[in-house]
Amino acid sequence: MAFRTKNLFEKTTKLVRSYSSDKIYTHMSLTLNEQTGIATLELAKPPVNSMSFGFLSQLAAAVQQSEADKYKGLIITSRSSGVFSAGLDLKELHHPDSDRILNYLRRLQDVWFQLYDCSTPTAAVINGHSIAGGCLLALSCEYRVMVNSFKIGMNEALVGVPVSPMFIACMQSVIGQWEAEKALLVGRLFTSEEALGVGLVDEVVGGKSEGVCKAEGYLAGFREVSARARGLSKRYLRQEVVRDLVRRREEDVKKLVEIISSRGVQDSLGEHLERMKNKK
Ligand SMILES: CC/C=C\CC/C=C/CC(=O)SCCNC(=O)CCNC(=O)[C@H](O)C(C)(C)COP(=O)(O)OP(=O)(O)OC[C@H]1O[C@@H](n2cnc3c(N)ncnc32)[C@H](O)[C@@H]1OP(=O)(O)O
Repeated sequence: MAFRTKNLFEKTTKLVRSYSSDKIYTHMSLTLNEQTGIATLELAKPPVNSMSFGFLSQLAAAVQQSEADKYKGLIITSRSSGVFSAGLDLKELHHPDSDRILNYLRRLQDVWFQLYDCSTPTAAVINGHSIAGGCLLALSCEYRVMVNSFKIGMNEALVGVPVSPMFIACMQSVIGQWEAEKALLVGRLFTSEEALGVGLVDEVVGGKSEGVCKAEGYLAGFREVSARARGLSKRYLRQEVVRDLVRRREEDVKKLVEIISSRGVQDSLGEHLERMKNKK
């Protein structure tokens, strides 16, 4: 998959590369527009922005940075023109080392809590396929604009892994119990237009730049609003989901490790990886 290499940064933007003295973003770039105070996090881990351990760590750092530096908004999008994110890195799940998978899933939980619960206004510009963990990432934002003719959804049922409570809660909170149940139990992937129909995304657009404009419009809507009051209201609105998942997080992660490590799930993951290899 070809990633565009042209310079994406305008004069008014600043590429925020360092998030601590010894680390830089290698799987994404965080760019602040100093005029608007809105930052764009562009996922850039070819070919499909799969969420490896390192990817999740950088995502966590970028979200932390957006809160610490009090950005007026954070837009998450992809540098690829065909894939927003293919979700969790299937290689992390297949034949996992027991300590690594435990830490990997804990890291995923941490990132999700950070993004879902962050006070910064967030929007996703889904400019490519957005599968499973990729869909979770988009759903954790407040507002979603999707470019037409792509697919979004949680396909765990087809991969042979259970949909974890965190993914379910997020899907339910956006499209409601019945639609979530119908979709998740069969691993349905929605086209952009179908996603708009069930409320999985808020708008469908013809291209990425149009999507970014829409996202900026959503974020600009908070210019006159107290950031502190807004941030607290968002936390209150989301606290029930967060509290429940925080309470059960260790129990959930241990259960998932047990399930993922089981023979049946490992066989299904192996078959899924094989299918992907053979599709070419
Ligand atoms: C708290 C706990 C939680 C969870 C427990 C378990 C939860 C799991 C949720 C997940 O996120 S599981 C991941 C599910 N994702 C998928 O099944 C996506 C599979 N990928 C695709 O459908 C397609 O790749 C695509 C539609 C995203 C893009 O299609 P296309 O542009 O045609 O690219 P290719 O299919 O040719 O793929 C290129 C390259 O990338 C590899 N790859 C694709 N997806 C993944 C992935 N998720 N992880 C790792 N690697 C992936 C694919 O194998 C190809 O590799 P090559 O070496 O053959 O080039």
